[in-house]
Amino acid sequence: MSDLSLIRNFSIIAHIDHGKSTLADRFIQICGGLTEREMASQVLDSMDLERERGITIKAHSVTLYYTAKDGKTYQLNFIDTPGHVDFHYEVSRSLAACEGALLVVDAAQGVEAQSVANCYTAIEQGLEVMPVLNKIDLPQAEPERVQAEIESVIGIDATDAVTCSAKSGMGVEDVLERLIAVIPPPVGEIEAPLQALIIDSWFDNYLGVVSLVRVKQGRIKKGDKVLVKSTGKLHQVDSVGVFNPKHTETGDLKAGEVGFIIAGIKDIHGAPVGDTLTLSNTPDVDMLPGFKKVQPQVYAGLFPVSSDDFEDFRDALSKLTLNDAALQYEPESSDALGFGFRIGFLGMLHMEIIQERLEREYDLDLITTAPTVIFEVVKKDGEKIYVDNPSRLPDPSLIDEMREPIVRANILVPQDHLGSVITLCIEKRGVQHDLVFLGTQVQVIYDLPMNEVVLDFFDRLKSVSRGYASLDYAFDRFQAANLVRLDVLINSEKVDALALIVHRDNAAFKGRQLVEKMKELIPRQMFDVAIQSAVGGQVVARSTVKALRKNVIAKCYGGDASRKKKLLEKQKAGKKRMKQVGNVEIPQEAFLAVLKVE
Ligand SMILES: Nc1nc2c(ncn2[C@@H]2O[C@H](COP(=O)(O)OP(=O)(O)OP(=O)(O)O)[C@@H](O)[C@H]2O)c(=O)[nH]1
Repeated sequence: MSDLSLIRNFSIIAHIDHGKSTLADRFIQICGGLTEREMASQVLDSMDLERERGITIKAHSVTLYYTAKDGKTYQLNFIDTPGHVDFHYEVSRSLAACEGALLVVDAAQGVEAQSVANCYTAIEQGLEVMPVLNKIDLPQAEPERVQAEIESVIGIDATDAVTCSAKSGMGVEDVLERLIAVIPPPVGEIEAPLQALIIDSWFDNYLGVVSLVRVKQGRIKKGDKVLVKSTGKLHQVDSVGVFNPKHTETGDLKAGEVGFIIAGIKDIHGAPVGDTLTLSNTPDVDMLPGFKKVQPQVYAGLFPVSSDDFEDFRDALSKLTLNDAALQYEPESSDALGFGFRIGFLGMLHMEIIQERLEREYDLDLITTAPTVIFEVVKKDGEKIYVDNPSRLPDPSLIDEMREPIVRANILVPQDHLGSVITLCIEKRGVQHDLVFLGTQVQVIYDLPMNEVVLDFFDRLKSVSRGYASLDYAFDRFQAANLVRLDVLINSEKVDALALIVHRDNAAFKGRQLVEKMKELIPRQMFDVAIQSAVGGQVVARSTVKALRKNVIAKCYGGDASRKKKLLEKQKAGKKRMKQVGNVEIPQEAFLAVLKVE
């Protein structure tokens, strides 16, 4: 489209489950992008896992044509974004392609932490934010209260907020009409040299690397030779187009538009997210400001149950990184678990997803060790190192200072549950930074050790507030803390893969809880299994898994062969995710016992 005044680029931002994807589907339906049948399943959440879990992980873009009440047909490029805090970085990327954002707020639930966080990201990037109150079909919807909340909590004008039900379709056309009126069209010279921002790149088995781009100025056509600014490499453009939401070739993309290009690039590192594309004959075009590099927040070791699978595991990881630039890994060897990889994740949800994809799509049986954050360690010789694996912590005699990562957490909670949320924050070694009463909700800002937050804080927060509190957090700084390594010994052998870094004050308590939990999780074997936890060689807790007295098969008296076989099969399946450490079989759950410790 060459008339920029007929283009609108926007994102939909919201807290998880407030209805972004449903609203997006409704737009597609109104604009005729798909038939009823194709609409049967939510089209935007396309990855299998996304559909099963009902969450959006990657950003998606869709180009639609909408004939408005003014009789003009507008090109609407919208980008759906993930709502979960782990994937916050995808949100800021999507927003870089837009002039405006719809802030979708559940009219029954009200403003929640990610509504605020994502909205601030949009405002910082200079976007026009348009509030939309969704789910007004629900009897408990309170649009006036939520409108007031948007104004008091987020601080944007919501007097004219459009109300709709993405589920029934009611009010959705009003949302489209309003966005055309309030979101500004893009600006950009079509005749200027090409400058396009890579919003996302992914690997497609048939097409190779596909990049989602926003053309800032100029135009890009099939057959053009493009230059990737950071790599300096030239590539011939094989295909250009948009998603509507099906992949549709248009032959070109012009200033102001958002769409895909495919240019025979073999691997996503050849089309880095945040990079600038231009044409081969205008190599001097300025680079656009890119994106902040994503830093993993949680690290864990992953090891194949069978060491024969190591090469397959390596291949699987290299394939997964083709689509997930946030995934970082390096080889690791453990005395207990053999060869594996230490992987950095954006958070626990990201970790679960990667683990599930490796097992499902690549048919691997893996053992995951307890997740940990990264610590800053200043050694006596002045060297500063970063430790993402507790078993690699230098000897205490070599350490001058240990520093733990601190996050600034923003929690929104109804007043009734404020007390229990504060108790939880204190228990997690939090320091209150601010507390503001905003109508019925309270905004509480705490500085908390990241180690305490990434593991189970979110679940605990939900349970102490009956699901009403919401959380957003970001890394703030490293801060000195009295930290020690908690070792776990199985039959007197230290198991490196079970080591943890904990605060000294909690070490004995955590050590006791961990030992108790592991006792429940390690199955009885033919001999006694002693479990101990220790700090600096001193045992803080111990427990024993008593030996089995009888063979399980002895229970199947007589000749019931099929029953015996079944039992053996059941045992075999149960064993799948066990690892032999010394002569003791340890199941996956025991490696993650720390997640069950409060
Ligand atoms: N009653 C009612 N339910 C709705 C409405 N819009 C969405 N829902 C439901 O709310 C739930 C969450 O909707 P989604 O569209 O998946 O939410 P989302 O914000 O995209 O969530 P993520 O993609 O995980 O960030 C689903 O069960 C929807 O059916 C609405 O207008 N009314």
